[in-house]
Amino acid sequence: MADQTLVRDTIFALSSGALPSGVAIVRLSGPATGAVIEAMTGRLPAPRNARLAAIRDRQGTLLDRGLCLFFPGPESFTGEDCGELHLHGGRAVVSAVLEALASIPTLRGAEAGEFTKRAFLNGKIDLTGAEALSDLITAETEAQRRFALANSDERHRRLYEKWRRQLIHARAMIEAALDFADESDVPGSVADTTWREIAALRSAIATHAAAYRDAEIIRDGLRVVILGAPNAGKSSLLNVLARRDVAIVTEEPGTTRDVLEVNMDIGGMKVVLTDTAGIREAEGRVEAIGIERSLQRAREADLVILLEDAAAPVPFEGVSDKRLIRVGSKSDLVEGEMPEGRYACLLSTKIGEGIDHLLQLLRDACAGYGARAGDLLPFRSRHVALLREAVEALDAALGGEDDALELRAECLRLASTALGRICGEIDVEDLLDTIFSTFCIGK
Ligand SMILES: Nc1nc2c(ncn2[C@@H]2O[C@H](COP(=O)(O)OP(=O)(O)OP(=O)(O)O)[C@@H](O)[C@H]2O)c(=O)[nH]1
Ligand SMILES: [K+]
Ligand SMILES: [Mg+2]
Repeated sequence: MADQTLVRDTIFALSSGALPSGVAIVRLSGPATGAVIEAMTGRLPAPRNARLAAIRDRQGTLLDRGLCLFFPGPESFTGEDCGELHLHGGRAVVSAVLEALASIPTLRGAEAGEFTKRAFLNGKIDLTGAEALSDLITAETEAQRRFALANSDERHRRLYEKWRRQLIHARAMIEAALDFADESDVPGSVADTTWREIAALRSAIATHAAAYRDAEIIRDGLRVVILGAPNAGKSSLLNVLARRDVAIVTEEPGTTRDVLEVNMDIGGMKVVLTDTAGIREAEGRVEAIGIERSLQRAREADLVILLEDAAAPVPFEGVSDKRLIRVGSKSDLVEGEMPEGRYACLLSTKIGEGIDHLLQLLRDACAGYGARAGDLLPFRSRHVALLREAVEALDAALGGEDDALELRAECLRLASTALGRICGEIDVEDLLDTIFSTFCIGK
């Protein structure tokens, strides 16, 4: 989506993190960039070369000494002339420089995501690439980082473009069949082959869309819920795994009333671990609500740790049709023979036994998802919505009557439009504000 003809304001923002910091980077983009750097530092550095310079405001007052860089468009991140000032990361230094920039009439502070938005509008990156950059900035785990980096490589655009080319070809074949419909010597087999190819494409798109759940787990975390009877030791386990006292532990059954979440990094995967209220016949209204919430969380979980006091088991079945790890707690209190066969893992938070084993089981559960971080998956609900739109249009095309070929060809066109919108190749003007406003300022 090239849109280079628009003359835009020159924007600036602090693009590095919280102050004070060792170095702070102020970034500029737009036609006035070169003139501004020249005015503030004396002369323009050679393209893409750092130059140490005194940085001054318009009155000539010295604001800081730092590095300046100039990236002439179109070979820059945004496609426009870009510049950077590397300052000492003090609050007063940065605010003096930002004020000096703001006082220049053609300059204004950038909006959230505006640099990336310009990169998109200038055809430097596609929309999924822009979204992947935003993910890369928020990535906290190794799997999130690898996934975001792989997604910033335009691989989605290549796949969807291939599918669109197939659809365009298929439409041409169908429309040709339409033109020759009167001639009895044109075999129907060309159309048959084409529809078979469309059906195969439809199932490839549907399979790809269905893999979104894996992408969600990589980006938002694997949801693991600890479930069990009151006093099984759920909150104690959460505290040990989180390595801090997040949840209240007492000897009183029914201590935990509400669900409580902690984010963890297990083997490079984000895991959202949830402690819940012990499941029993509730003694009051608050507890009943807590128990209902706990069961709801367990139903939504990717994995349930079903915890049972191994020394005094209260049989509890939990939730059916869930991935379960059956864990026995309070192994330090078990007298006589250990009930090994009953549990995938036996542990004691009191003496620290079995915790490593449980962590290993959790790492195993995560490993499959972590491995998928290299796979090409749709990674936003926006992508899935458009993929589903494409599948629906293809279903309509495939299910159409033989004498409604024109309508069926139109459905093929709708499917390829939906695919084109994912990477922003087709009219996405209405989406841009929503997408880029979630970015941070300076990106
Ligand atoms: N001996 C021993 N006691 C434990 C162990 N884990 C927990 N406890 C004790 O068991 C009691 C209940 O622990 P909690 O962690 O509050 O249990 P819970 O499952 O969260 O309980 P509710 O929130 O009431 O459902 C507390 O007195 C803990 O100190 C353990 O491994 N060994
Ligand atoms: K308790
Ligand atoms: Mg508890």
